[in-house]
Amino acid sequence: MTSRGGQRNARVTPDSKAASTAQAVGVTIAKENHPPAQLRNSGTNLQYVSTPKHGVADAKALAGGHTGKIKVRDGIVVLRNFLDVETQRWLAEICFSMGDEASGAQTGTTGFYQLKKSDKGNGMFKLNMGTRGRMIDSTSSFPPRFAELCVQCLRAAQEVDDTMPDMEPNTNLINFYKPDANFKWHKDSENPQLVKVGKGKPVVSFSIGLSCDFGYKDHYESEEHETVRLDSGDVFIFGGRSRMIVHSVLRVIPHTMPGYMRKHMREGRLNITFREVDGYLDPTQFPRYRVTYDIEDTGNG
Ligand SMILES: O=C(O)CCC(=O)C(=O)O
Ligand SMILES: [Fe+2]
Repeated sequence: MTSRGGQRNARVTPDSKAASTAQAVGVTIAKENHPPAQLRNSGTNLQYVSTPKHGVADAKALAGGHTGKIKVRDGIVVLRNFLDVETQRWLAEICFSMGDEASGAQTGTTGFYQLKKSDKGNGMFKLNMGTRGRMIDSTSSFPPRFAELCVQCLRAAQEVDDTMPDMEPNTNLINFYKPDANFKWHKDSENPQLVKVGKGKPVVSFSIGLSCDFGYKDHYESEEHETVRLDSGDVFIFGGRSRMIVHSVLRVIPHTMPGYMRKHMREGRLNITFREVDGYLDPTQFPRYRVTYDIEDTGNG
């Protein structure tokens, strides 16, 4: 398959062009009239709803002056403010340039959007997962710096968590959430067998734009969960014994766009995840390839 990364790289456009592309697919670019951005949380921003055995110590470890590489427990690391401003802007630019394509048989491409059922040839599009747009493609379809950033984050995570397994990303899944959107409880279950023996290759997940509350727990049936606030520039990594956590984006929090991103992305939250999916991935399957989920409630899965 032709590397779309190359073509797409060439198509990275300034905001004005992005705006006109967005209009062409029937979406609105956020107006620049938001309240002042909420500054990054300082100090403890892992909020433990429950106090699991590892919770208290980790919450303390977060208190002011921490390096920003936080081991939450074996197999879960949060890298606070790890992606610098230029990197966040660049990632957003590429993702929106790629994501402005509509997914589906009608267009033969993938992106955050799909044609509305009611479309009568007017090109009316909506986010393909309701309040969230999802785009999946092979890592090699993106500029090589995507994979390099992923590996850099993984190495940083391994510095603080020696149980974190290695991985080489081959699949990028990008979510674009509207403000207030959520993503229901689910597991990313590409290879449960490997997870059982503690070899779960990590998922590396970047947050850009609006903040969110990310929840996780070990079992669907648990009534308690932990909540991690993820802000723009944070990276959340889960692998090894934590690879099969049940997790959810509980809520994307409106009005938390950092000032430096306002003119660089549409109002919402961009989440870029990297995975190594085991086995041979037939590139000709793209864009039809889908990561499989165990979804408890398929409402917004
Ligand atoms: O948006 C996020 O932080 C998580 C996304 C997610 O869980 C997924 O795509 O499987
Ligand atoms: Fe997930």
